Amino acid sequence: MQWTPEHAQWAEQHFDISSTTRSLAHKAEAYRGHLQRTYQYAWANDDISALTASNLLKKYAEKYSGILEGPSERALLCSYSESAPGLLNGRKSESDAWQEGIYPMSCAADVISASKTGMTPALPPPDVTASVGSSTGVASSLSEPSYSSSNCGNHASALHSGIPSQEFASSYNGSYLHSTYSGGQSTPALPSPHPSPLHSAGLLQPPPPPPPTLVPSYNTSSPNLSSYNYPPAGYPPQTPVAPGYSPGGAPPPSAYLPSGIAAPTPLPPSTIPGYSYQSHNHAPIAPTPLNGSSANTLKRKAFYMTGQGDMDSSYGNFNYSQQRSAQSPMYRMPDNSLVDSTRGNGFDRNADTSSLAFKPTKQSMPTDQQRKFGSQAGRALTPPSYGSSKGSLGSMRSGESFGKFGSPVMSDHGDDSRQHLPHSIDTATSSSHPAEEQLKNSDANLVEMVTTEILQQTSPVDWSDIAGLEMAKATIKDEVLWPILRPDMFSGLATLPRSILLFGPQGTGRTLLGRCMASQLGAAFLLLSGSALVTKWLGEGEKIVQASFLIARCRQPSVVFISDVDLLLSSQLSEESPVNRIKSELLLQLDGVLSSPEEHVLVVCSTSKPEEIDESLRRYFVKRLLVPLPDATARHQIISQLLSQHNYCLSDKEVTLLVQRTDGFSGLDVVRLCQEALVGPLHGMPGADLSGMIPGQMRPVSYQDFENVFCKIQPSISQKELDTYTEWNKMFGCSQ
Ligand SMILES: Nc1ncnc2c1ncn2[C@@H]1O[C@H](COP(=O)(O)OP(=O)(O)OP(=O)(O)O)[C@@H](O)[C@H]1O
Repeated sequence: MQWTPEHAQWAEQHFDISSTTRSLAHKAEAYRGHLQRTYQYAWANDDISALTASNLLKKYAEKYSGILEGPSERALLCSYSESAPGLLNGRKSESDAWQEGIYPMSCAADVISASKTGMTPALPPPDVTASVGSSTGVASSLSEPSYSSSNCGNHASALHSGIPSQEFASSYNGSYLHSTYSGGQSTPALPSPHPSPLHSAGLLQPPPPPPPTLVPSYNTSSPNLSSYNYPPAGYPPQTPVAPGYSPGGAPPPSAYLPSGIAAPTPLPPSTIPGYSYQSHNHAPIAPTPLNGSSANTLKRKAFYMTGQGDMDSSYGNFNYSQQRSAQSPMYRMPDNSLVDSTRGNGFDRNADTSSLAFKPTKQSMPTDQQRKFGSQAGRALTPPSYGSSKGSLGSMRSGESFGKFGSPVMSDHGDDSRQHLPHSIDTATSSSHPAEEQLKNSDANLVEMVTTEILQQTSPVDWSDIAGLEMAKATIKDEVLWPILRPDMFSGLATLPRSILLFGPQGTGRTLLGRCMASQLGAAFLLLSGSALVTKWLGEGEKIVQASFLIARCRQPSVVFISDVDLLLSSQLSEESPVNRIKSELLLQLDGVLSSPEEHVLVVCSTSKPEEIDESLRRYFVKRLLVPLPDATARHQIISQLLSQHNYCLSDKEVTLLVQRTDGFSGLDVVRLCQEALVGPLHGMPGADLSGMIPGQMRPVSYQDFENVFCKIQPSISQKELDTYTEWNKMFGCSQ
């Protein structure tokens, strides 16, 4: 049935918006109807300008959020019956204050809220404010400087002297665009974190989209984001170990590419003016021309960014205070005729379909629409990542060759790189509906548990957060992430690498790599612990596995990380073992992932005992990657990184000595050693002295502090174990 303005009048007739006796939910409903009529109808008929539409929406947002601020009737506000063409975002589905650090999990939230309220959900809550806390990287654990610079000063620069470039050692200043979307907490007052020059000039061009997350994000000078400033946490890049491979640089002619298919070709640097890989200043608007080494580093980034193509004009920074472009489908209201169409995407019916390739089904349209608004509004609130100022992305819009990139739906989900996920997401999203339905019928408690305990609210992890492991990183980029982002380029591959196995000693950064993959893909990250499944959750392990994958499919793109997978896929399991049920469920899910390449679920399993995995199950892992102990350069990076945040008094020679003495240490061992040593100055101090002391009065950390802890911290991996990995890698690994 076609929607007409008359249809919406019932709300006004039945509800007195100004009434103080009406419930808040009723008022919200009535106001929604009012706005919907006004805005949608007028917009559909071009009766109003973009500015008017913008003002209407803003007005609505203010009023509606005003209503919501009062004690609300949750059930009504969560009512999924209001899933008629989603006009507006900013709805809260919960009366609770928005939480920071929450990944959106639309389906799960629906189920939970529906379960609690007894309502039948038809729509996920439109907006979830997402944010993250501090980095989980090495630096995070020591991010609170306890020691101020004093006589010895901070030797960070000296420490980095042996490192070719500090290009990656940037701070977490900027707005990291997460795989999340937001809107309920939209901040009209916040300036767009990535305004285009035209915006800066006051012109009302559509803002550019955020940058892809396969590369670090960018700085922002927004004072509103100051709370997201992180201490430097990145590692400088190492010399690539893979011949011909240049991490972050231009992709070499890849041996992994099917013959006849060229490696992804970055645009020349000139096409991406203003994009600086690293910028320590906070000036995202000012374009920083590419130069020198950063140009190389940026080539791959440029590739992604150019993929935004027309999307730049469509999915740029949303700001309630900004005037909307008439060209921007983002700001257009869904046409009901499209709603009735199975391919209606809820965007501008006149929009260029080449840039709006995704046309979800009718059912998903309101959600997508709301997500779109939500994601854009939420960007100003999303946590930052590494410094690389985002310049004039608008100038990069011409990437015709990448015009196929940039499914609007991906940006709907609130993360930049999702815009670069290919068109296959059309199918993926469509096929995610059964998963959503399934999720709604799942045990709400279970879903809630998975949402809170398995779905991670992680800080973004950048490649530069991971010291060393260049071979593993290169392989992941080239053989896992690129095929996901550009399946069209890798069409010759028989199997898309949707499941990989990371094996190697404990504490070498496998989980870190998993998080990094999720960050780079802008994906949700679900962390399943094999050991927890076989102990703490043994009785319901298979249900948890099932629910986790269900949520991953609803929340795609997503990365499901399973640690200690050998415990679940062991060949030693007796027939009666309850773990068999978990194993069966996991294999079922892996089968599902491998047989549904159109779905954007990546499974990353991790083990320190690869030899214990049932050999018949190795085939489930398309890629098997050794994650070795950190080499000297990587240990130097870890030590330098940790020391640089403290007041220390070690010469370069002593640091080099530390690097030598930590030979055989895992990354985690090195971190522990440093952490212990860094609190050395506190030891032996009488408690009374400590209470009145300020960090600046502490003596600097010395080599002796490290000396004192060497006797306590030993390498946790034996040579025998290392040999096992080497052997297994030779036989079954993908990297030699
Ligand atoms: N290559 C590395 N670069 C930086 N930090 C590292 C590295 N390897 C390990 N670490 C540090 O060790 C911690 C543990 O790493 P992580 O959890 O990724 O190890 P893992 O290989 O997954 O081991 P496990 O399976 O035992 O958890 C990290 O949080 C980080 O502080």
